[in-house]
Amino acid sequence: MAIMEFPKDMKWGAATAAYQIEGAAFKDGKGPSIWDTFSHTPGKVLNGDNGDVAIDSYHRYEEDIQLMKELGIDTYRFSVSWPRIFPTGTGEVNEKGLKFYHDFVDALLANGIEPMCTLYHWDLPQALQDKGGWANRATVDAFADYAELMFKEFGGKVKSWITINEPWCVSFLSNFIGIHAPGNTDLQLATDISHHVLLAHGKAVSRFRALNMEGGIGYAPNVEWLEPFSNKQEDVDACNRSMGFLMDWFFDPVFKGSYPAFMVEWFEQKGAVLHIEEGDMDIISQPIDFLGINYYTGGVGRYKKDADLFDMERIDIGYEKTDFDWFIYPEGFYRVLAKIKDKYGSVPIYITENGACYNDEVENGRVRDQRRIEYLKQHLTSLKRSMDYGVNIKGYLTWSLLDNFEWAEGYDKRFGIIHVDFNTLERTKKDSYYWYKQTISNGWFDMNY
Ligand SMILES: N=NNCCOCCOc1ccc(-c2cn(C[C@@H]3NC[C@@H](O)[C@H]3O)nn2)cc1
Repeated sequence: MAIMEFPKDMKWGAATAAYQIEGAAFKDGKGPSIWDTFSHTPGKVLNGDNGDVAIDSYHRYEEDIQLMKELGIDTYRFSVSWPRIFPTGTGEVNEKGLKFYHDFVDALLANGIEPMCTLYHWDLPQALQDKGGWANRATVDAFADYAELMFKEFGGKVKSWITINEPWCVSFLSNFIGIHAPGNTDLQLATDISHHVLLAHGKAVSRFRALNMEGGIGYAPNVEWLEPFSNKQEDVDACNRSMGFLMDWFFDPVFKGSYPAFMVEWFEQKGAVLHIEEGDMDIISQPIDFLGINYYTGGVGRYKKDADLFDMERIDIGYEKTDFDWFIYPEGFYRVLAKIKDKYGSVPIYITENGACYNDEVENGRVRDQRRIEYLKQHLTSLKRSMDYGVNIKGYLTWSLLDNFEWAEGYDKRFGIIHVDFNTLERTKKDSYYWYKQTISNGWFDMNY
């Protein structure tokens, strides 16, 4: 027996996001988001998929909450669609949008489930994008106003707030690499956006503090671990630059009040500079109550001139891959969490996303997703290792509760512990749902079973 046991007070949960599950994309007063625009632009999303209906959680959330209740989770992480609250991003509030989230949060609470609310999970109101989007500093203040309204509306009900999900995806994946909305490919633009998104985080935290709110607030960067192919300094430096892209660039400003010099210099060599205004770093670096961490994958890297923006190439050394073609690298989960503790201290951490894409289908009423169970066992074991290392883990939320719209991959990539038939919208609990339920109930699992 290799029992992995977790603290009795650790929170267990699952996560989703508005554009990926709600549907009702043009219903009840909701304004268009950049993902409505992007997914309706030919060639941007696999198979021409979009979130018009998604898995219709807008109308089916009561059924979904019953599935959460049976699962036994303490916490459910969801996101609010900004354009469902402010159809044009600012100005007049859509009362039907507020009512939807009040009814939803009330149903969670009535079923003993704590809501963890992400304010921004990528669905920027298109009206703001039309005025420059995150490249326009006015969007920062619009976000702060939206956040303040949500705090005032839901303060008594929601006690865990996440400002920005995966700021790297919002800035560099979406505006330099270009595979997510709005699909720009400009490093300077993406660099400016990365600063504005962090500033938006900071301004929302300031509004939260000014209201003397109950509960806590944080943000949820995505991280990965890249192990150098050798101990040659060029390999080590290349991996540090690549990890610095996702991590140090978005952690140092919040925890140290400045951008990592080695990355600033690298970006300057590539022609991208930061435009920091007086007071920005003070706003960004004010204390947060918890840190969300999203981890999926990692791998091995080595120096290769011009292989990518950081002169780093990823080496396939035979690690098994998920159906998203991502390496399965649980050791990296432990390594990155240990690095966060060593470099940034003991801020309370919730794992706000961890999970795997496996496209197992329903056969005779059952979904045999043993590969997902193995992924979860391996990564929860790494999480336990990090806790024994002293990392201040407060909770684990798997991505995702339900199969959903996986951005540029559309409905081709399944991350849920609950299968969704994307035609009938029927939900089917996968084997991993039952395994996770038992693990939550026990507070432990047997690595060998
Ligand atoms: N580092 N440099 N890379 C250079 C090459 O990049 C190409 C990489 O493209 C990517 C990178 C990352 C992702 C991704 C997806 N999810 C899963 C979602 N998380 C939030 C939630 O909504 C989930 O759906 N997390 N991450 C997708 C595509």
